[in-house]
Amino acid sequence: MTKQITILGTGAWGTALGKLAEYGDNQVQFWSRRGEVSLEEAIAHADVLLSAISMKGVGETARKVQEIGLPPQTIIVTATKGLEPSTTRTPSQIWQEAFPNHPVVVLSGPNLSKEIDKELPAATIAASRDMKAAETIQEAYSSDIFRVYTNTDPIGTELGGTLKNVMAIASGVCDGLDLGINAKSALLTRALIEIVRVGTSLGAEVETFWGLAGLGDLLATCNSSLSRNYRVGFGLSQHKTLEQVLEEIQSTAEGVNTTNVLIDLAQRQGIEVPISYQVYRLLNNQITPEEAVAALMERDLKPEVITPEEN
Ligand SMILES: NC(=O)C1=CN([C@@H]2O[C@H](COP(=O)(O)OP(=O)(O)OC[C@H]3O[C@@H](n4cnc5c(N)ncnc54)[C@H](O)[C@@H]3O)[C@@H](O)[C@H]2O)C=CC1
Ligand SMILES: O=C(CO)COP(=O)(O)O
Repeated sequence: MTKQITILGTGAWGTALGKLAEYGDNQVQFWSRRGEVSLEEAIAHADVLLSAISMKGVGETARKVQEIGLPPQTIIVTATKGLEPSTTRTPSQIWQEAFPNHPVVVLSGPNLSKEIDKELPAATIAASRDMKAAETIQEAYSSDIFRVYTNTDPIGTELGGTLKNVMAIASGVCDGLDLGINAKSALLTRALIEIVRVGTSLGAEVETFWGLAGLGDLLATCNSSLSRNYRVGFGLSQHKTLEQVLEEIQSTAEGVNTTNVLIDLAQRQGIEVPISYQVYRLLNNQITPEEAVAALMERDLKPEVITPEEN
């Protein structure tokens, strides 16, 4: 059945998600903070409210929508990959707290917007504690170029997409320094284990990270120069400053903010995050890319631990 999908944010991802929604035969209404349509008008008849704004705008936008109010049947979908600095909340937690009586669905997976724009095939996850809502989004968004799977772990799905951005920065450094496939394979494997360790300690289910929203998104972002986070790492490896790299990208690279929030959270909760910590030191000008690699190689020797219980 045709849905009216209102998309908040007309950046790279909001625009691509609008195209995908139209491809799936839905009616699409865009809203952006500098656009001509008011937020009231945009959400008045929304069956689905899909937020594709960058992390820094999520709290403020959720508050604005809350002041206006949502039609009772509206399903909220969040496609943002980040953590709120002041509270460390994920976007779905922000939306769910603002709208406790509405289902919230997380849409996340290996979905580089530039490939979606070219109508190349891709798959993703629609995750919610409300399976009916997740299935509604699955049906609304599925098409012959976009395959949507459901799961019941919104936090894990969201953290997979959020934490891999930190690893994509590390991966860009690895490729930029020409460290080779052995190093890259080791990095991605240990990155996934680190994501699992953080994710499970924040309430995610371990299995989610073996799927599209975890391993899938990690592989996409860590192997593509289309990823802005990867480009941040690559640029730093060439000894550009963070400011120079962000200026070149001219778009959101959530991994920078996520790294800072993650390190604060990991230090407070005593979670071991060796790769993210080196990314943090690099982003904050405390070490060079070469020193970051050396620091990881020189860590204490230990048995290989895979499952979160063993960590
Ligand atoms: N581009 C991609 O390939 C993908 C992006 N994402 C995620 O989607 C989110 C958005 O990414 P992009 O569209 O690529 O970034 P972008 O930089 O192209 O667009 C960001 C959008 O957020 C809006 N925004 C920023 N601050 C705001 C505020 N205070 N209030 C209202 N709106 C505000 C901007 O106006 C713009 O529409 C990020 O969290 C990103 O990680 C997720 C999957 C794929
Ligand atoms: O999340 C993404 C792909 O799934 C997009 O990655 P970047 O934000 O690094 O461009």
